[in-house]
Amino acid sequence: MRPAMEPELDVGESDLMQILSHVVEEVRDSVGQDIDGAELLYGLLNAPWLQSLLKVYECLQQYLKSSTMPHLPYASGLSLEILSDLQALPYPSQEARELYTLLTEPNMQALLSAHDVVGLKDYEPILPPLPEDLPVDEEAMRIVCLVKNKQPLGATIRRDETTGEIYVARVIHGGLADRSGLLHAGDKLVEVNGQPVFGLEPEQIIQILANSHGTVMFKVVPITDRPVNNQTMLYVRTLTDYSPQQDPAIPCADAGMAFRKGDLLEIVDQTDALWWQAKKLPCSSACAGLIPSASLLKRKQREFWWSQPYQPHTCIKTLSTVDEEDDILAIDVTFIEADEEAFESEELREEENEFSATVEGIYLAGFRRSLRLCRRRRIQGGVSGLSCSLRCPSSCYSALANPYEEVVRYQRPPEDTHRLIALLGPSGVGVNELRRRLIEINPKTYQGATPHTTRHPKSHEEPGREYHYISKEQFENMAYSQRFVEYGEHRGHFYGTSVEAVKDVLASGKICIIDIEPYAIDSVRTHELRAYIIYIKPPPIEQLKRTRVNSQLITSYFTTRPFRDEDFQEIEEAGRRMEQQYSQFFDHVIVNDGLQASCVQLLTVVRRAQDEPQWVPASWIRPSDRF
Ligand SMILES: Nc1ncnc2c1ncn2[C@@H]1O[C@H](COP(=O)(O)OP(=O)(O)OP(=O)(O)O)[C@@H](O)[C@H]1O
Repeated sequence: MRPAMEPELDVGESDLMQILSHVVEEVRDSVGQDIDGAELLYGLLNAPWLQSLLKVYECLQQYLKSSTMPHLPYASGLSLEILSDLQALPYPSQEARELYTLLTEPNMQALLSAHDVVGLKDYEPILPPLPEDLPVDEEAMRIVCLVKNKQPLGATIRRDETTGEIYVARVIHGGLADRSGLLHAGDKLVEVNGQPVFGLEPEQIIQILANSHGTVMFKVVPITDRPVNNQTMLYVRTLTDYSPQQDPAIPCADAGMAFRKGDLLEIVDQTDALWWQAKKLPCSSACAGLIPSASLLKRKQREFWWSQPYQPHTCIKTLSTVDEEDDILAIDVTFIEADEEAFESEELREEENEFSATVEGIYLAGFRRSLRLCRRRRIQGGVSGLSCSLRCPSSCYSALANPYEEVVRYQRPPEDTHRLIALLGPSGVGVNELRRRLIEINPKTYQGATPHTTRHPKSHEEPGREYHYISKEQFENMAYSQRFVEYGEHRGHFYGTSVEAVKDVLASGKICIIDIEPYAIDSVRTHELRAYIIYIKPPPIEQLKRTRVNSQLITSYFTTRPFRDEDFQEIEEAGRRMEQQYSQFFDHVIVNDGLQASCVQLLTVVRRAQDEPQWVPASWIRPSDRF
């Protein structure tokens, strides 16, 4: 029996392109499964230069295989040597004599001599020597034929207004022209389908192209010094919306790519200072689109901002039964003071009954009523005049900030602390309900941060359990040194969640889960806390009403009360405004419809945020880098 043979991989003989396409298929599957590094490999394997190189390699292999080489370099000489050896034999055999007769026959000798002539001849074409007096400005033309196949050519053209020459302005990555590898930005266009283009308007040339079907032939003078593209890959999160159709400045709206804030883009070309080329992630199309560069988009935003009529700063109002807040402000101060004690005992009762809980002997911190209420009336102007622009990431202030945020794929190493989980949503949507339920499921894994306050501890409270109790001066110092994630004032006392309190939970190995107001986004999206932000979105209003029939809303007074129609409207509107302004920072959105389903979703997302690779700001990983 013949032993089983391993098929030998002879790269020269086998179809390399076929092997490559198998590999590309496999890597594509890996990209689908979100395997780390697969995208990079996929991009590399699909690179046009690699494909072209392999084609050249295959052609050379083919050529080597089929080239005819003589078996012997000099057959007549060998036959003479054999004749002489045969003659030297003292007793030649019958076969030796027959061979001698055969080799001495004139036909055989002529045949061997013909073999030598043919075999030794050099059949390579003889190229004429280069003329020495070639004019230096001689232009080498290139004929490029592309088969259109209903897809756009993926190149834009421009006219040099002084010379009237037409040039390829840019070649879109992954487009037809780019994949051909034959057209490059800077090539001078001489003819399209045999028609000279000199002096034509770009629109006329586009018309010629639009009318041509099948093969399009270009005659071009290639650019002599093609810039080498040695850019590294860049990934960004967009912090603004963009529509090429509404941008009169874009060189070609059809080649443009629209994006919404929060989209992830791979920037594939930054050679042009004004217009970059990018693909949206996850990659759905092989072809890139034009987007404004960071500096151009910043300029556009600035122009737009200045063109807007002046509006006083409007931070998102959270649901707090606003009419009631107005009422509170109208209430006589003496009434408030007289009421303070009653409030405190009322507050105590409510906090104990409703907002504080102990599960498995662990106190659930960060759910106290005062803390929650103070955030609704957060300090406009800060503890002692900290300006809103310092703390507001996406309102008027950040309209002038970077439109793109550089991001990298980040997988938390198991030995690192967990990422902070920050929940955000319009007041009343159920942020605290979901947070509390998650912690109650497993208080040994999830925990809130213990807040700070300037009020005095009550008899039943333990420092560091309900609150960290500090003086007003200490509180102000911490606020000035930006050591609070967020803070506010309620009935003359300050309350806040500090960075240290969050870090303490993370350092204990637990997953810290807090709820924040939108203005605190900047203070948690840091290298220190690496927050994963989950937006709790209200369901459509009818669904809100249906699901909250038996639910109670915390009011700014001492009690809770059932939801009213205007509450639902306010939740919906506040939610819409929040999304409009901050959606670019949301890592995940949960629609809080059914409580049970939302809870399960929250649990899954929180786990995924810790264990699976995520896109995070590059500055978290390389803190010194500034995009
Ligand atoms: N999916 C839901 N279905 C029914 N009731 C819900 C749901 N989610 C939350 N609730 C109820 O709605 C009320 C308000 O929720 P919660 O106190 O969590 O609001 P919140 O978003 O934290 O607002 P605030 O920050 O103003 O306290 C609570 O009574 C809660 O039990």
